[in-house]
Amino acid sequence: TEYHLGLLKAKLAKYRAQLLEPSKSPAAKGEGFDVMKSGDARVALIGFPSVGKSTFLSLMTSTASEAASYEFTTLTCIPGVIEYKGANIQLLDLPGIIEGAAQGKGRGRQVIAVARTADVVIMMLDATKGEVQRALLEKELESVGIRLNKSKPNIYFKPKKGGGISFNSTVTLTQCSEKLVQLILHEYKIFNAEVLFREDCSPDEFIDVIVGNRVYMPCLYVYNKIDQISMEEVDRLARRPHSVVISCGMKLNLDYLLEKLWEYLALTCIYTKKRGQRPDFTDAIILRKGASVEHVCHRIHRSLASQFKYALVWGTSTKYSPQRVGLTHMMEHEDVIQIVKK
Ligand SMILES: Nc1nc2c(ncn2[C@@H]2O[C@H](COP(=O)(O)OP(=O)(O)OP(=O)(O)O)[C@@H](O)[C@H]2O)c(=O)[nH]1
Ligand SMILES: [K+]
Ligand SMILES: [Mg+2]
Repeated sequence: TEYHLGLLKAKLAKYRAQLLEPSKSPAAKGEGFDVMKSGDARVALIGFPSVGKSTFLSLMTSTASEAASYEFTTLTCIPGVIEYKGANIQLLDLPGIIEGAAQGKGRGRQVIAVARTADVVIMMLDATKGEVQRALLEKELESVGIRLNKSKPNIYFKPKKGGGISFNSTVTLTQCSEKLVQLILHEYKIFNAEVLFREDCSPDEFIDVIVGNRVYMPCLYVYNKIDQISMEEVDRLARRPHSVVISCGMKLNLDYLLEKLWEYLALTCIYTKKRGQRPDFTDAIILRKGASVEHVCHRIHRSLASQFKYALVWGTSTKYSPQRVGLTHMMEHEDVIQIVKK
């Protein structure tokens, strides 16, 4: 049955991909409300109608988004900016989505297309409505390849021209076996490949690796309207993983939500320093994770990278402090950099 189940999962994933295919046709281009990316990071507000998404945007940013007691008040994507710790975080208010969104119900497809482009998703939930909404929305996002609060499975996978399937693992596998991996690969008409499990992954995770095109995204579950429920209930929700409880109506716990959001964004702050001077800790350069010295140069000045000779870096990204580095050196949070021009 284990093999049977794995195989069915592979089949299901394949058919689902085919089902969603038409959305990628040229006719459907322009989906996703076309809001310009701006600022240092992007956060999308996803949730059922009338959970308080627009109320939240109007509260946290200088943008006003119409809020009302009837469902589907918001019909398009409305961007605002949260200024926090020197960063500009773009917050996107979106229409409410319902079950079946991924199949194009309501504006679900466009909303989900925007969610894919975000750095963090805030899934806003009505604290008075129980847990059904959360599970339904998770399913919708899952079905279009968005993986919430999960990291990319640590599996090396490389299709080959010949030589059959070579299978190896560096850890004990409890959910997949060589035979199952082979069956799944055959289902995808892959007969030659190198597979190395570096983690005890499930068949679903393995399928994600074969299919590719998955988005691994941090998600905060935000329970709004806690002014309407009991303290016991608030306490229970607040203890759920990745969850924050708030009330937009009574402005409760919004500071804590910002702190959490900042943590989930995991942005990299870099401080610059001029020769012979102390670093400027008041004005950080804010970058996404995985930024290099070159990214820092571009942020300071358009032409700086072309005049770049070397840089001195102090911080956790280097072995010595300071260390002389080139353009490709990867920066880490709170590094200090001094750039030397030609
Ligand atoms: N009691 C209470 N009501 C709230 C709270 N936040 C928002 N509301 C109310 O909930 C209703 C819906 O708010 P909206 O901000 O329009 O919700 P939305 O999620 O943007 O809704 P759609 O755009 O229709 O998807 C409004 O009547 C708000 O006043 C809250 O914290 N507590
Ligand atoms: K509403
Ligand atoms: Mg709204």
